[in-house]
Amino acid sequence: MPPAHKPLPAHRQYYPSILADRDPLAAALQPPADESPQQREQRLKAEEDARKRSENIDRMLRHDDKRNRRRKQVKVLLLGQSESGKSTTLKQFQLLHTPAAFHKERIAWRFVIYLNLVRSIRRVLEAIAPEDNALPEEEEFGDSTETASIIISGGDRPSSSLAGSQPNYESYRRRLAPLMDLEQRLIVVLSDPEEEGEREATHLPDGYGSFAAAAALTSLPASGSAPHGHTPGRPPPITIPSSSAPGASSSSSSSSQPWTGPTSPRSPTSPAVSVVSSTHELAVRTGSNWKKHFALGKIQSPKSAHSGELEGWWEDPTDPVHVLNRCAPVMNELWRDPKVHQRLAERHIRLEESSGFYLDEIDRITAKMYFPTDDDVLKARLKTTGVVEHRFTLAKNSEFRGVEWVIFDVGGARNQRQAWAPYFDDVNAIIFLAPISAFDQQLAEDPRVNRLEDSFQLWKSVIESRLLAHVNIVLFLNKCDLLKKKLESGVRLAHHMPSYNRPNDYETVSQYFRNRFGAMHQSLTPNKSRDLFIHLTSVTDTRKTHMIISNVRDIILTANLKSSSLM
Ligand SMILES: Nc1nc2c(ncn2[C@@H]2O[C@H](COP(=O)(O)OP(=O)(O)OP(=O)(O)O)[C@@H](O)[C@H]2O)c(=O)[nH]1
Ligand SMILES: [Mg+2]
Repeated sequence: MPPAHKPLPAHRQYYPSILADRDPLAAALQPPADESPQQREQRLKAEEDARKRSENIDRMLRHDDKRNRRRKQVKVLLLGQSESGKSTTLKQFQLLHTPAAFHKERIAWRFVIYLNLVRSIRRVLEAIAPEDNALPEEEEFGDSTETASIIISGGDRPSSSLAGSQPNYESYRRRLAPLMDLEQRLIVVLSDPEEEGEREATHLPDGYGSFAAAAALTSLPASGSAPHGHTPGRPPPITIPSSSAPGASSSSSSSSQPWTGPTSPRSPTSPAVSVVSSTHELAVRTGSNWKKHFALGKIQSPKSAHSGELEGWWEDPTDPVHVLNRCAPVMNELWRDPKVHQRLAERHIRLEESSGFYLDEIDRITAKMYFPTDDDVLKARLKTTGVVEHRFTLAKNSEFRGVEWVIFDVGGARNQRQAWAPYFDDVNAIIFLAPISAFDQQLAEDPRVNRLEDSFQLWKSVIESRLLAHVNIVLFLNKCDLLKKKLESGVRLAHHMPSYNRPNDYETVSQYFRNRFGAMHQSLTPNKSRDLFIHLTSVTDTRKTHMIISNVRDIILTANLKSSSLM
């Protein structure tokens, strides 16, 4: 009979009897029945050490596993100034890799497209408004947004010379007034009622409703506030940072602010700066579920059994399509009026280059059963604020099957750029977009700065960065379609870039830009072995863009995955 105080056999403390009975390994590992207290203590210590070693190994395995998973993920950052085409490039990636999701979302863009159209109409009205007809702010149609889309390449507004050939502004204004109410309604519709703090997914903050802002756009700041050499009334000249002198600063101090830090506050006393602000543009907030909300919540019409998409909105008498549809004849009349075009030409305003340009397709867009096409969605303009993330996994038939591709689309406006830096740490590649058609345009955030100049400065910051020295870089010289049209219409690059003394045709100019951006990289990068991939792009052109992004994607994946021998 065993003594009453005999402790439970040690192995019972570690192996459930059922396991010890059935599992030969467990049975073999049982301590001897006659184990002494000293032996037991040693054994327990050995077991404790083994447990710690095992936990360490587990931790290392988990870490390796994480690292492996990380390696199979490629992160790409889209960078570039506002309106350079980043979100459009992201949409092209979505269209190429997740077409079903892209198509499902098309309907959600309908209101954005309507809003883009209404704003284009408003810009035409603003452009044809006689100077002495300018109304007080509250009676007007709002500020002129998307300033960067309006090209003002010289001079003041024409005045008496147009007498007799003026378009009938008052008549157009009166007949198109319902559109201006609609604009407000669309903004409300696109706002997100679920997010109380910031109610608007799209917004026209300070200055909205100010026609004076539009007037201010055509009158640049007084010479005292302009960079040297800048003639008021004309976009500032472009200065390319010298590729032979790394670190040389630009002649335009206003565009050389650091890109990794917060935007320097601008002087509140500068009227041109405070009035002409990027915040006047239609924007979408990161994380806003406006698409979902719009698609599911705003339309009460029945779902089409056939397509599964929402249809039948035209049966709702409050749907914006009705106002648009009724105003379509007047919109067409306005856009086809030769006097209007004369006026736009005299003011050097090329609306056809504007973001979200739909004026040539008024009938189609305002049709009651209008359903946005892929191209419509690609053209739709919604400014990005914050950072938008999109993921897709490469298909089974791809050489890189299973690899997750993560793209970050950032806001490119100056007050958005401080959000870029946190993404530099573990990004594998950057696609940098520089809209080279913008050589005669001003930055919306600061009309003293030429847009191409701003792109050069941003580009310089990216390629010089030591933090990004080992990141693959792809450069899209974008908006080539617009560059071609602009040069063909007689706009001269030399007029805006005095150092340019070559022919003004598209081939020569685009090649020149390619060389300049390339030379800057070659001389300024801290990583001389880095290959730079440059593409002349028009990212709204789906066929060509898909070819380019497939190619770019494979280059980036090869560089990042094959080298890590995980594929
Ligand atoms: N014609 C033409 N339009 C373009 C091209 N690329 C972009 N766009 C248009 O330009 C506008 C601005 O493009 P976005 O992609 O929204 O610009 P972004 O860089 O995302 O701008 P932010 O969000 O403000 O940083 C959109 O209406 C696009 O459809 C192009 O190559 N050609
Ligand atoms: Mg964007």
